Amino acid sequence: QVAHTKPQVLVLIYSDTGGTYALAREVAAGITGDGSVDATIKQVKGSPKSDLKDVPVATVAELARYDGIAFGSPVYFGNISTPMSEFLSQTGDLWSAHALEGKPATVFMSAGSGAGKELAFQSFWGSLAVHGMLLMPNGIRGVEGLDKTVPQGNSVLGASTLASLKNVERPTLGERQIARDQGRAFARVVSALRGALPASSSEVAAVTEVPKAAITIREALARMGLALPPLPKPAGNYSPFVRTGNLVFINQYALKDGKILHPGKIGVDVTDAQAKESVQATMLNVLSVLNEAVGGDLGRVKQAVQLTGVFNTIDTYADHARLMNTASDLAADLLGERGHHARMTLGANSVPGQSPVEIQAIFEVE
Ligand SMILES: Cc1cc2nc3c(=O)[nH]c(=O)nc-3n(C[C@H](O)[C@H](O)[C@H](O)COP(=O)(O)O)c2cc1C
Repeated sequence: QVAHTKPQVLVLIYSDTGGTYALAREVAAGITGDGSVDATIKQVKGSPKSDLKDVPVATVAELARYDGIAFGSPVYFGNISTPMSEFLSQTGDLWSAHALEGKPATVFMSAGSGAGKELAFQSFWGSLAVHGMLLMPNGIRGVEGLDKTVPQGNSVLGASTLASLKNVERPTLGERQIARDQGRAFARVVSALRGALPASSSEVAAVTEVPKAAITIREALARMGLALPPLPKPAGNYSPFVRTGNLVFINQYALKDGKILHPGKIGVDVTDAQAKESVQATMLNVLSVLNEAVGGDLGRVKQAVQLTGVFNTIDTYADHARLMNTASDLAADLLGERGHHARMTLGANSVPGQSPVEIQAIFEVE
């Protein structure tokens, strides 16, 4: 994984009728205006609407990778819109991993009449404060340039538009300008704070290039927005790992919170998305055992040597390699160059406990 040279900002939106998206484009243009910061607009869920259908959908985990996040949502009943709220309610793992703590955030919103819009901003700020994010308000930035003859959506907490007041085109020129100014100011905050923040996951690889980097497996995963699961207990007369010489041998399956995650046959009882989740859970179990083998010290892991993925599939299944990439990507994200490994995948008629996947891993350690 290559570390980005420019700070990366995610402009994360929900938009139904396009008002928030119109503001997002202005915010993104403000962020990228002087060329020193990159901005990517993503949505919290896919939309079939023509202007939104090509806007990519963000995953919860990727939030941890950015140097700052600008959040945009419609106002729904003086609050955050339901889809944005639902997305935020899935960020529990990021929260317990402290993954967004100290990261700059800013908020913009599209309102109809503007009823309750400051309440909605406050509610948004409240959720982001619980994550420990550093919130950037607008104050009265840019208000001098507003046309005072029409109602304007600006708020001291962030840019806004009054989408249902159609006496003029919305967002108005002034509302757009304030959104752009907000983006420009946010880029400066993100740039200034970048070095002062915990490394984003894109930088974890670089950090971990240094042998014996003083970072634990738990911390490195937390920076990627992932929690290290508890050490899985053996289900029979064997050890969770054996070390011989400098090699550690580990075998795990998709046990999560004491039971198999998505038991069954891939493509029959288990969907593609569920299978990927199971691979992720299995690889996290592998890392939990590895953590035990190296006393938690990521610097002692010299190389991921080999991963073998056994998948619970029907005879004609052929997509093992793509599923296994979830495990391989995790190894590469965690260990950088040292995460590149040899690999084998195969299908099996049955796997213990109906786990959709079992992974064998061999690591070289100090
Ligand atoms: C369920 C619902 C509740 C809403 N509540 C409010 C509200 O409390 N105050 C307001 O000004 N607009 C409200 N609106 C209007 C939206 O905020 C407005 O249409 C906004 O521009 C939509 O943004 P979008 O174009 O990005 O989807 C509501 C809309 C919906 C669908």
